[in-house]
Amino acid sequence: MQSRRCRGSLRSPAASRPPERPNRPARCRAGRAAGARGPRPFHTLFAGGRGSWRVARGHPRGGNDAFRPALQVMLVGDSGVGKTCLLVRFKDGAFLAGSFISTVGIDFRAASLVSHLSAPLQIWDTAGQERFRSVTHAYYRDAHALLLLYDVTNKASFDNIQAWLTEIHEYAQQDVVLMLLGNKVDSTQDRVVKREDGEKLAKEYGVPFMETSAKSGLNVELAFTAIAKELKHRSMKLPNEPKFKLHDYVKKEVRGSGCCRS
Ligand SMILES: Nc1nc2c(ncn2[C@@H]2O[C@H](COP(=O)(O)OP(=O)(O)OP(=O)(O)O)[C@@H](O)[C@H]2O)c(=O)[nH]1
Ligand SMILES: [Mg+2]
Repeated sequence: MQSRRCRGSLRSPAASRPPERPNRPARCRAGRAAGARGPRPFHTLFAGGRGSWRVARGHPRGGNDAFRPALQVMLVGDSGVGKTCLLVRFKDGAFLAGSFISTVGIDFRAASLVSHLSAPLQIWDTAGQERFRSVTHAYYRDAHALLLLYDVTNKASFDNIQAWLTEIHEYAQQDVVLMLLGNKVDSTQDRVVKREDGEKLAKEYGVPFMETSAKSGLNVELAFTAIAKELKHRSMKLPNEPKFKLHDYVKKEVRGSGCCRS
């Protein structure tokens, strides 16, 4: 954190990327180069089978459970949609109002333990500005989950979601967990993107969706918890446990909170 508003830092991917995960699956791009054409259907992002990874149990040298590779989550979306604020809200429980300081490059913000998860979450806050896109691309492949944000008060950020999804198809792993978030719902006066529009788009692409507010904290914890639960269930692969369904969980929890009916 470099300033009051947690400014990001431009780092070389090689220098700042965490160590490679063991048994990291083949990159999506490699798979696509082998014959796939055009965007793949988004439901395959949740297949969880092909190339799925596992959280190592115990220390690789046979020790106890102290060592667990981190689960990497990336925040992506246009500049100004509230990625940094969402992360600060999740991590510190605060909304730092003030002048907007755009993230530069990519910033590693938190190695946070989600209570439901026995592995740490590493959260990468990316710059939404176009000029940093190549930096972001270098990190996609290591992400286990992506939170894709738009701003409900900014139509262009919503219209750009399709372009973000195309980019995710191109650079992220095939089974990456993805969730769409419509942020800034506290700004009811300025809202230009209806909740139904967000729901429709998410349904079209088969991704879970919720509206959030980094300012009020609405659904922020839920978004990260849902992602963490999905990653945990994938990694544990417990045959006797019922399969975790991220879509259903999100729907149930959002409905339960009674938060998002406008
Ligand atoms: N009302 C309201 N404002 C928000 C919310 N989240 C962020 N903002 C404001 O939106 C502006 C941009 O927020 P950031 O979190 O810095 O945006 P970002 O997506 O990280 O932007 P880049 O780093 O450029 O990619 C700031 O002025 C925030 O105060 C929210 O939930 N509600
Ligand atoms: Mg930012």
